[in-house]
Amino acid sequence: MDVSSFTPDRIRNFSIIAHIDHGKTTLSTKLLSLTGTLPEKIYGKQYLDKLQVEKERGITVKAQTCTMIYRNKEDGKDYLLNLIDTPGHVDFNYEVSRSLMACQGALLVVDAVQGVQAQTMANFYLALDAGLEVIPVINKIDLPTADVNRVKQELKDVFGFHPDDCVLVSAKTGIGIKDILPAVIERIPPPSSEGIKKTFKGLLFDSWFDRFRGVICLVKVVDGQIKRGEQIVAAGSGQVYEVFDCGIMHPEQKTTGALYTGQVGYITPGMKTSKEARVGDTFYIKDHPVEPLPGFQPAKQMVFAGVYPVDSLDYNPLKDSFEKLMLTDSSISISKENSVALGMGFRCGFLGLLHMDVVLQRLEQEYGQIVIATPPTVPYRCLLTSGEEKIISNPAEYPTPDVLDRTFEPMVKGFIVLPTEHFGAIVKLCMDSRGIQQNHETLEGGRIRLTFSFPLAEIVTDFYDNLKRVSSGYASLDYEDNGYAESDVVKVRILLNGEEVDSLSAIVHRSKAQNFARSLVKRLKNVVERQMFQVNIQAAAGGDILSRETISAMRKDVTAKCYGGDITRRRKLLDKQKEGKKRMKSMGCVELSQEGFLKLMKSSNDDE
Ligand SMILES: Nc1nc2c(ncn2[C@@H]2O[C@H](COP(=O)(O)OP(=O)(O)OP(=O)(O)O)[C@@H](O)[C@H]2O)c(=O)[nH]1
Repeated sequence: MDVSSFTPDRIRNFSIIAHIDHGKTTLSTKLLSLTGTLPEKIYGKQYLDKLQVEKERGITVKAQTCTMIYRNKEDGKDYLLNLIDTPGHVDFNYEVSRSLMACQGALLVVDAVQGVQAQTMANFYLALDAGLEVIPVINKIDLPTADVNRVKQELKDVFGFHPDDCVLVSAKTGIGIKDILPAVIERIPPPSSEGIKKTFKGLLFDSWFDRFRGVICLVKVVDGQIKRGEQIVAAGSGQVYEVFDCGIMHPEQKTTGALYTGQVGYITPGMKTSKEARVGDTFYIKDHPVEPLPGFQPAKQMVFAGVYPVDSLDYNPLKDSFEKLMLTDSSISISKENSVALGMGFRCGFLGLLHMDVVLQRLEQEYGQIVIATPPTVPYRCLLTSGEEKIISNPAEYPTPDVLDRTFEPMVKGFIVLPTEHFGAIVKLCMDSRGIQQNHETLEGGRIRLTFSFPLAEIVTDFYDNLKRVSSGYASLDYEDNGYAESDVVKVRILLNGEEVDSLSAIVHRSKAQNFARSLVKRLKNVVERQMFQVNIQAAAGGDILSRETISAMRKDVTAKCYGGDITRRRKLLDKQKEGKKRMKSMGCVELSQEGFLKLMKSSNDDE
């Protein structure tokens, strides 16, 4: 395929952004089928959601790019339209912002029933910051409860859109779909043509690993052109690569042998691992260096957890699986970790809880690895009495009180959009989650937007689920990083007969430590098996015992075989048994079996 005739004036690069479930993927799929990019038989299977988890959960995790060729009725010319689907959940904001860097415009999809939600706002501002032209699209107008006028008014009040600028569609039934691409061509500016004559400069904005072709990089050609066989340099590392192939995603890789200014496409540079493909990096032709483009913010891990194989013999297979998975998801971090109860495993960093869930599910579905994950924790900044500072993302490594001066925890600014009737319940939930209210705005249609400052640790546990529960699903949440704040947290340690179970330790705010300890100890009592000796389960913070439970010893009837009579023999046996118990007790340690641990983790999920 030859794409050389598509000069910047006949290219449009745009993204679709929306709150979760407002219909981005359905809309993208519809546009691909309208332009004949998708074979009819694939249509309807949500082609763009490629990962199995995405299909199952109906969420988009990894942004997908696809090129369409569209004949514009207005001027009878063919246009190259690059559509970039983006994920909607707050954990994947990072994917959204990097997709936007390759675009000049965005379709802001808003559900005609739900109206503007927290992520609608967050994504709109991301697009605005990236200098994009935004076209509002009201979707799901086929639903009987759709209220198009109210949503138009909201879009006007919140973002200043003129009601006539809204495109009204049903991505499901296809109503209004044909109006979208003409609006894209007319309203979204073409990429700059200034660099046509310059030497090649490309922005690397996404990459993935292909089993057969190695790393595939998605690039936006900012200046000049790139051809198969040329030698390019990655500005970040200075490493030289050969372009083995290049082309467009239509919808799979379709080779074109060259890419020109303004175009978005793939190149296969023969990189060995996707670590070499640093998102935000600039490519240039060997011996023709250019000023690198401003890079992206690297993905930031907000949630950490220990991940262990259920069978400790599976450590190496799990390691291999992680390595493979990280070829397609470079936003995970892993390091080796050892636990007395669980054996060898990994401490992993994730973008958020949903990301953690998705990774664990992918490990199971794509690699057959069943794992145990410890409760998630956030990274704490600990200032030691020696003046040294440490970031702690594993409770087992939390400094002891004698060397710890102060602890700071990560904070977020949370935005919640909610219907008025749930105001009381939601404010209470926020306060219970140590939130401090900062702002309160009234929106169109009897809704409110609250701004709260929260400790991230509260948000990453069950806040999101609770928010959905108390608002019957009507409230939405978005949050952004808000630095660190000093916090009165303590490490709660779990002791089984005095021995610490490292993987059960947690860092908890002092005000919540008692309840946390009580609930965990109670649950532990249900999963620790009875032993031949008494088991004491304790939760301690510093030197204080916050909670304790006892499991009494199993009493084996050693005298069962002594029928009647000889009382002294009976006594002797019982004494011997007592002796044995004492010995076992002094040997002390009760190991919590992996099975028990699994049960415990499950009971914590059931509690929520
Ligand atoms: N009735 C109706 N349902 C729609 C329409 N568009 C999408 N849906 C449904 O809304 C749900 C969410 O649609 P998706 O396209 O997966 O939403 P999304 O915004 O891509 O979701 P994420 O990728 O997870 O952010 C699905 O059940 C769709 O079938 C529409 O126009 N009308």
